[in-house]
Amino acid sequence: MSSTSNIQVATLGFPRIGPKRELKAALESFWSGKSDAGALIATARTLRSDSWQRQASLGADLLPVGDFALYDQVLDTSVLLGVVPEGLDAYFATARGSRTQPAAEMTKWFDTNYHYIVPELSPEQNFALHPQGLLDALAAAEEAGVTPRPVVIGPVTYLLLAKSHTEGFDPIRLLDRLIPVYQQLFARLAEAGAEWVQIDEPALVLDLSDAARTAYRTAYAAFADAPVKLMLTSYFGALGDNTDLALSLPVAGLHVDLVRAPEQLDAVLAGARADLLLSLGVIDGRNIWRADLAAILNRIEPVVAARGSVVIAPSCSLLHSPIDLDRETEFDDELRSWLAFAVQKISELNILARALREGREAVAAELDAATAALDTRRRSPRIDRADVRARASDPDPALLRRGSEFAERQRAQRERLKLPAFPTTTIGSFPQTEQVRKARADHTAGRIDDAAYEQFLREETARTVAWQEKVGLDALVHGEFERNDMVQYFGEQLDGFAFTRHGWVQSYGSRCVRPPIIYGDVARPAPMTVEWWRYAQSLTAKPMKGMLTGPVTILNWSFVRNDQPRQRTCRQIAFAIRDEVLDLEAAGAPMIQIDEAALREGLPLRRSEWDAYLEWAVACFRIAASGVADTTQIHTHMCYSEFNDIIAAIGAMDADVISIETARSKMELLEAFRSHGYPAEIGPGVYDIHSPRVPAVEDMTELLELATKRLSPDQLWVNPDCGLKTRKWPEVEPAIVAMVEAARRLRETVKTPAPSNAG
Ligand SMILES: CN1c2c(nc(N)[nH]c2=O)NC[C@@H]1CNc1ccc(C(=O)N[C@@H](CCC(=O)N[C@@H](CCC(=O)N[C@@H](CCC(=O)O)C(=O)O)C(=O)O)C(=O)O)cc1
Ligand SMILES: N[C@@H](CCS)C(=O)O
Ligand SMILES: [Zn+2]
Repeated sequence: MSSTSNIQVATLGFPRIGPKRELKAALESFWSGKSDAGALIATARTLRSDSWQRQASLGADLLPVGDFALYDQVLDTSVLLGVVPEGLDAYFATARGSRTQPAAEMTKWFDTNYHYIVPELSPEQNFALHPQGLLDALAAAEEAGVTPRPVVIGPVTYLLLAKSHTEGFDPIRLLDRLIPVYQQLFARLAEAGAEWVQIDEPALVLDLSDAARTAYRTAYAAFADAPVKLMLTSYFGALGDNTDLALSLPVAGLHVDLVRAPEQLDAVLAGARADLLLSLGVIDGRNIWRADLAAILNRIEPVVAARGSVVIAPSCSLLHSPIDLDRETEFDDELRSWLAFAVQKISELNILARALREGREAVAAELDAATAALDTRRRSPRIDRADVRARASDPDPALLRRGSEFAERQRAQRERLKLPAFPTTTIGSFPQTEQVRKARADHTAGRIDDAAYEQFLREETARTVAWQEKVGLDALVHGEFERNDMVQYFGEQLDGFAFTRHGWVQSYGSRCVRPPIIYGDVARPAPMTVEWWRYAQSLTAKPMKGMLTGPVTILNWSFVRNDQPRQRTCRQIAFAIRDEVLDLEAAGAPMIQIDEAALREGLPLRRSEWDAYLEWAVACFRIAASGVADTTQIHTHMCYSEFNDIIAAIGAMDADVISIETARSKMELLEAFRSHGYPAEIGPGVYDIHSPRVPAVEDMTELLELATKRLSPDQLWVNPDCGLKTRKWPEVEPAIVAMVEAARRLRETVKTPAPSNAG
């Protein structure tokens, strides 16, 4: 390449949880009072500095500073801008709630499985810069000897992600008050030695209103004289119709996601000012496949030749990747050769950078190895299952339909189940206590044998079933004690999946998941949940729900193969779940819940792509659910259910009962069900399980009364927002007792029109 070219590697952000989830341990220890703030901060600083050193040693030139949040980077931005007071108490009270304060709303970060704390802004909101945290981080990075590039969330994305409880007030109107705070911030960062600032504006890949577009122009015009260079950073998709807007902004650099949207490179090149530094997001920050380095070079060598300097980077922050493939000692060599986690992705960027700086010959062996791995993956017999492909390729439309319409099924189910009005239930999991996790870890490590582990799980299940009966719940669950996670558990039992031992990815706060890796055609070699259901039902005469994770959720919360369309993989999973549903029914399950917690999250960021997604996602759910008789009640569950816009698709899933998250948003969501004339039964969550706060009976009756104003009382179920796995028994017990009491009071005060509902 040209000797005048300047190639730099940036990472945009790195996982902060730590290679051994050290941050999780430190946070949970602090929250439980076992250690103090000093210990937490010390652990966080060590992790942050180790992470910089590691990224630098792998070849990253520009190190992110400010991405290392203790809980969430959006919450950090709220502190930076004076929306949330400084200090750990206020920080964690906002994130998690406290005795005196409910937790702030939490929702999905774009279409990822990461959750951010939603800034809540009133029309009177004032902002004030509190840069100390960021300046301290910058000083620490300089001390660590790396080249820091502070990362901040840009003002427009911040305001677009915020919400206001004042009806009709759009937080974007606060922009004028926010601009000076960012200007002060840039000045402080420049004073502290920063040359570049990475300003994350992922909202640039969304459909933007005119107000948002104007906001971009106004804000970035005001930043034109900033004493730092701004790397305007878009990710998670194409700039699309915002390309001209983004290119018109007076910034020094622009980062584009060329993994999700490789096609946008041409338009960006065509419109980019000669002096705009392009940052090319060429390595997938959100999936774990080893990259096709030669193909990437084919694409970007001409860019370097034409423009001289570029930054190369992952498509988005590496926050969404597991940290280090080398820790997965149980993978076979072939599978390992197909993969790259965060650490390996930085090495890939380094190989690309060396090829661009010194020519491909300098890294010939590395490029050959990448190509060879790709070839073995393409040709591997282990990814191909002809029987699976044949079954899932073109399903008979009859497989997608229940035998009767909802009204008829409802009659049949009411007759069979004889539930009271406002039936009470829970979403599935009960606390995954330390003992439960320890028993599983002991079993995995061989410290206890299969029989001892199984006996332990049976006792937990039996105790939980008895407790549910005692407190008067109507539809029971077995508690999910045998499951490490609602997706991983199924991934471990399905063919075509691999799972990691250490591949943790932060989901929210200290909570992590280990997404399974779907590398091949998916099949179910044997029933997965039937024996646990059978055992749990044997303990009670009340209906026991079969409990499954749905195909779309398994897909969205896994690392999905990138060699075929997602919907094809999803359909294969749907057939596997269908077989499980039918086996549960054959075993006698009167209710089967198929969780589709991630259906909404998988919605494409652009509306123009919604219909296509919803069509195949709903079809996959229906493949999974539709094989059963009218008398078998199909439940589904969705948390973080921002689905006002997709309510028709929710209806089209044709579930008999849906439980949804509504507690934090005060039943707002039910308006969509009401106005759409949603016919089936609904359990709007009355207890926010993401907060340790125990709700009072009155909190829940208030929510239920709001619900009865929007829905017909005979449609309503009473349940928490989501599963109880993250809670502790001392929180769950009073909360569920209060919830059952709230339902009892409702039965006294509200008449249900359906006589068949009385049992
Ligand atoms: C409902 N949600 C889920 C999402 N995504 C999923 N894939 N799953 C979900 O449930 N997305 C949206 C929300 C996010 N919510 C949550 C809620 C709770 C968690 C959570 O609790 N995560 C746990 C890890 C769960 C797990 O896999 N546990 C395993 C492993 C336990 C473990 O840590 N083992 C240690 C060894 C321990 C020892 O030796 O003592 C180890 O492997 O190192 C299990 O139970 O077996 C968490 O701890 O963060 C996540 C998302
Ligand atoms: N059945 C699962 C759903 C979580 S979204 C649970 O209860 O944990
Ligand atoms: Zn849930």
